[in-house]
Amino acid sequence: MSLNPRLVKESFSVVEPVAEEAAAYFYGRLFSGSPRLRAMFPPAMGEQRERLFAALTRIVWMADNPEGLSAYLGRLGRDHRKYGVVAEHYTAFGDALIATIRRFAAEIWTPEMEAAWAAAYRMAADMMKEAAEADAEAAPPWWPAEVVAHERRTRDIAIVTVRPSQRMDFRPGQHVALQTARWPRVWRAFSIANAPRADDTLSFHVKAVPGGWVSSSLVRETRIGDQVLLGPPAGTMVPPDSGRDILCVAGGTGLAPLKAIVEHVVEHTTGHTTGPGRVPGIHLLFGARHAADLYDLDDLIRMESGHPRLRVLPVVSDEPDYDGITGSLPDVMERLRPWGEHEVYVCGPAPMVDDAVSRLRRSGVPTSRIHHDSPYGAP
Ligand SMILES: NC(=O)C1=CN([C@@H]2O[C@H](COP(=O)(O)OP(=O)(O)OC[C@H]3O[C@@H](n4cnc5c(N)ncnc54)[C@H](O)[C@@H]3O)[C@@H](O)[C@H]2O)C=CC1
Repeated sequence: MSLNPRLVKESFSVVEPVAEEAAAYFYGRLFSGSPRLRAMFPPAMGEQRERLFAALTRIVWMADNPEGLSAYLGRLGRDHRKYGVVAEHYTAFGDALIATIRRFAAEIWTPEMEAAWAAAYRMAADMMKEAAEADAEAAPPWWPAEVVAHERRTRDIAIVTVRPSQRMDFRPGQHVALQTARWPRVWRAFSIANAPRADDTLSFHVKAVPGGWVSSSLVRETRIGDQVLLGPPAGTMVPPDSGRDILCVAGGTGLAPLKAIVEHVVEHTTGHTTGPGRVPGIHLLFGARHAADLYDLDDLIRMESGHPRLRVLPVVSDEPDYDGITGSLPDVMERLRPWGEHEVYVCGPAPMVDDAVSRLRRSGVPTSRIHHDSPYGAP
C-alpha cells in the first residue's frame, strides 16, 4: 500500500486537540494488549505521554520531508535501544497506535486512512529498526558508569563525574540521557561538560530542580562508587572548524555544553593567531541570578589564565550591588558589541535562549552561525 501523507496529517490533526486523552488511551491499549511492556516504562507516565505526542507530531508533520524524517527516525531508533526496545515491540506499538488514531478520528475515519497509517507506520518502524540494528554493531544500548567524583558547588548544584565501563565516543557540546539506581527507567538528559578526556570520564553540571527526581537524587543522594546508566550521545550543537571568533552565552547550568566546546577549541588550535587552526578569540558570558550561583567561575578563571584569547565575563541579573557586570544576559550580550562575524553558542533556560537567539538574528548574525540545542525538550 502506498504512502499517503495527506491522509495521515488530516486524521492526526483531528487527534491533536485531544492529545492528552489519546495518549492515555494509547498506553492503556498498549499495556492491556502486551502487559509485559509496562515494566519498560517509568512508574509515572505523564511525561512519557507528552513525549509520545511530541515525537508523533514531529513525525507526522515531517512526512513530506523524507531526508529530515529519516534522520529523525534513525536517531529515535538508536535512542530507543536504551529502553530495551527490540523488533517485536514495534508490532504491539503499531497496533495500539492505529487503534488510537482510529478511535479519536472516528468521525472522518475511512479504510483509505487505515491503509495510509499502516503504510506510514511500517515505513517509520522499519527506519527505526534498521538504525537500531546498525547501531548495535557499533555501540552498546547503554553505558554503565561509576560515579568517581561528586562536588557540591551550591545548595542545589553539583558537578558529578562518572567513568563509563566502556569508552563513549562523543563530540563536545553533546548530551546523554542518564538514569540513577534510585529511579529505574526514568531518564534525564544532561550535557557532557567536558571535551573528551584521556581517562574517558564525563562530568555533568546538575541542578536539583523542584520535582526533578533524577536531578535531586544526583545532587543530594549520589555518592562516589554509585552506579548510573548513560544513553548514547546525541545533539548537534558541536564546534565547527570555521576558525571564526566565538561567543558563548551560558545561563546557569546551560554552561555545561559550552564549557565542553571551549575546552575543545582551546585544546585543538595551534596557538597561531592567523591561518588554519588559529586560536579564535572566545568570549564566554556566564550568567546567574546571584553571584553565589556562579558555581563554576573559579574553574573558568583558571582556564582563562591559561588561554590568552579566552575572556570569561560573569553576569549577574538579580543582584544590583554585584561588583561586576549586572543585567539580563541577552541585554548584556547586545550591549557588549556586534557579534555579526562570530560563531555563537547559546544555552540555558529556554526563554533566555529564545531572547538571545532572536536578538542575534535581528542584529544580522546569520542563522547558520547561531548554535543552540534543547536536550530537555528532545523526545
Ligand atoms: N545541566 C545541563 O546539562 C544543561 C542545562 N540546560 C538548561 O539550562 C537551564 C539552567 O537553568 P538555571 O541554572 O536554573 O538558570 P537560572 O534560572 O538560574 O538563570 C541562569 C541565567 O539565565 C538568565 N535568565 C533566566 N531566565 C531568563 C529569561 N526569561 N530571560 C533572560 N534571561 C534569563 C538569568 O538571569 C541568569 O543569568 C535549565 O533550563 C536547563 O534545562 C541546558 C543544557 C544543559
